[in-house]
Amino acid sequence: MEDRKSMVPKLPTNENLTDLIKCYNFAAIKHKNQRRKDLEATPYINHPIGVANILTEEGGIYDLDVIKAAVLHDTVEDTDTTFEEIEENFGPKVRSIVAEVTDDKNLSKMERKKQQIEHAKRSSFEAKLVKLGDKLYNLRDLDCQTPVGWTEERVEEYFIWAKQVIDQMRGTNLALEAKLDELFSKHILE
Ligand SMILES: Nc1nc2c(ncn2[C@@H]2O[C@H](COP(=O)(O)OP(=O)(O)O)[C@@H](OP(=O)(O)OP(=O)(O)O)[C@H]2O)c(=O)[nH]1
Repeated sequence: MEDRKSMVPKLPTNENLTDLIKCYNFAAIKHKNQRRKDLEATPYINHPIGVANILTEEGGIYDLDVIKAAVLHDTVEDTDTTFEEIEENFGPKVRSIVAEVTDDKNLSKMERKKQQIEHAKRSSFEAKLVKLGDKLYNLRDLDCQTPVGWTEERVEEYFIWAKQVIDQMRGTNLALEAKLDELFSKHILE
């Protein structure tokens, strides 16, 4: 598949800048009581903002719907946000990307992990970009620090599983995939 990194940047109009800030504000309010699992208990919002930053800075992705979906990608999975709310505020395209990257929390953890691998291949191009950014962010976190309560074995299993997800999406964004591969070769012994 062709690398579609060279998407043409759109000029920031007042309207789309306002929309983007609204999106960051929405996610910040929704995640306001959540923390990451690191020792410093970093505010959770650092994660979705960091994922959006990876997409623009490292992936060369300027599709506003993809960036908004990245900012919102954990709101339905991890807060009281509904898909209807996402659509009302940010439109059907953003809703559908967020839906594609949202795990079904009614399933067991093992089933959810299995589904991510299965869903990855048939996801839209836009959802794959969000997934690449999400995994790159989480793996970088794991590369720097073991989350509170995790064993080394759990970290290793996460790397192996994340590679299985990413392997379903090869050819989506070569720059992000190369960075993921560096982490995989550091942590997964052949
Ligand atoms: N590496 C890391 N992850 C943290 C940290 N704090 C929270 N997380 C979140 O933990 C999830 C990964 O942990 P798991 O044990 O696989 O999943 P679980 O939350 O279902 O138990 C990721 O959620 P997710 O967004 O659903 O991602 P994914 O499981 O789909 O990759 C990640 O965003 C942290 O400090 N470091």
